[in-house]
Amino acid sequence: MAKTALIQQGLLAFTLNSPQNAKPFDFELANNTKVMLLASGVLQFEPKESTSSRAIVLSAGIHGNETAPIEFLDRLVSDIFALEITLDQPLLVILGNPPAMMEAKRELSVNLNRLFIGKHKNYERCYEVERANQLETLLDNFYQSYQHLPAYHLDLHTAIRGSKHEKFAVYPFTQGKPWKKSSLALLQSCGVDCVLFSNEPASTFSYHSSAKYNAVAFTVELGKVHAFGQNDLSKLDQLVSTLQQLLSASKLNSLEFEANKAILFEVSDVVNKHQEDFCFSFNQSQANFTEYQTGYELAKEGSERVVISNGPKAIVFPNDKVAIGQRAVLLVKRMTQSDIVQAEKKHRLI
Ligand SMILES: O=C(O)CCC(=O)N[C@@H](CCC(=O)O)C(=O)O
Ligand SMILES: [Zn+2]
Repeated sequence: MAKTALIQQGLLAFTLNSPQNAKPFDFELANNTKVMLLASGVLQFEPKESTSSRAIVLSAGIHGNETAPIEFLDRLVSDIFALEITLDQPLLVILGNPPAMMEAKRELSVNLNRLFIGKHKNYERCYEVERANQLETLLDNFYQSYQHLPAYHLDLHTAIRGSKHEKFAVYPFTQGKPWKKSSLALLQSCGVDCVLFSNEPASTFSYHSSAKYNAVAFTVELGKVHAFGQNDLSKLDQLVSTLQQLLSASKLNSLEFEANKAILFEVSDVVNKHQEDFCFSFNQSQANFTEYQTGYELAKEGSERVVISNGPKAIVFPNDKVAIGQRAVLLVKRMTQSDIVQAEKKHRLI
């Protein structure tokens, strides 16, 4: 029976047995929580008592080879099945790209995390295009059925290379709305002190939730990519305890933003690749947040040069192998403590 197989195997193994076109089914746990398998790798939980105060989405493996967050969500789901985690809030769990997980690849044909807010409509049909369409529909249905509740979405990833700040989050572009200290406090409680404030719209999963549903939504980077079974999940203990609070407590009052611990960056430049010969001047194994000074020639493409201005600036997610038209690197500028105070004074950070 599908229910027994799901509970015994766990979400990850069950999903990988049928990475596409799983048949939907539902059942109830002993504590009356309703569990619904909506599609391969997509599980919705509905607690019986309707004292909910937020609707939560947790996703991982939007890039298939990002195994630590996938294993983390797999364990979280097993703990919910075993009634070890109390669930008082509706929850949607998404394992994003199961066929790419099977091949230990970041993508099969295109980068799934560039296809949201409807961008998949501009691409030729392939697995990721269909999956983006399906995930948008399931996410939209979930948020719409809980539209009276504040929405939360943590899209969990791991980075290709090492990083001077092991865990960090991308705060989606807010379209002029202030950044929230309560959101930064939530991240700090998860063990994520380093945050990048985006400077423009994107077609990522977290931006979709933020822009369309005003969700407290982030892309969260939890360390470096490793193979399945090679991750030290004890590094995510703070994330576990904060998620337990998010999934159960009605109020999150205990979370406080600690400005002196925060490592905040503003994205100053999004450098896109326009030509096949785009290449960086530095070695791509450079850690995320490596800084370069004004005047440094970062990359070249045809006869054009990308040179650092108003430095120093740090690099994040450099990748010259991306498809033409996509982001090759983010340049970020560290906010000083006095920048943070100014942002508070000007109500950019509230
Ligand atoms: O390590 C890398 O170069 C990529 C890690 C990754 O997948 N990052 C996300 C960030 C999404 C965002 O900007 O919100 C991505 O590139 O999709
Ligand atoms: Zn990723």
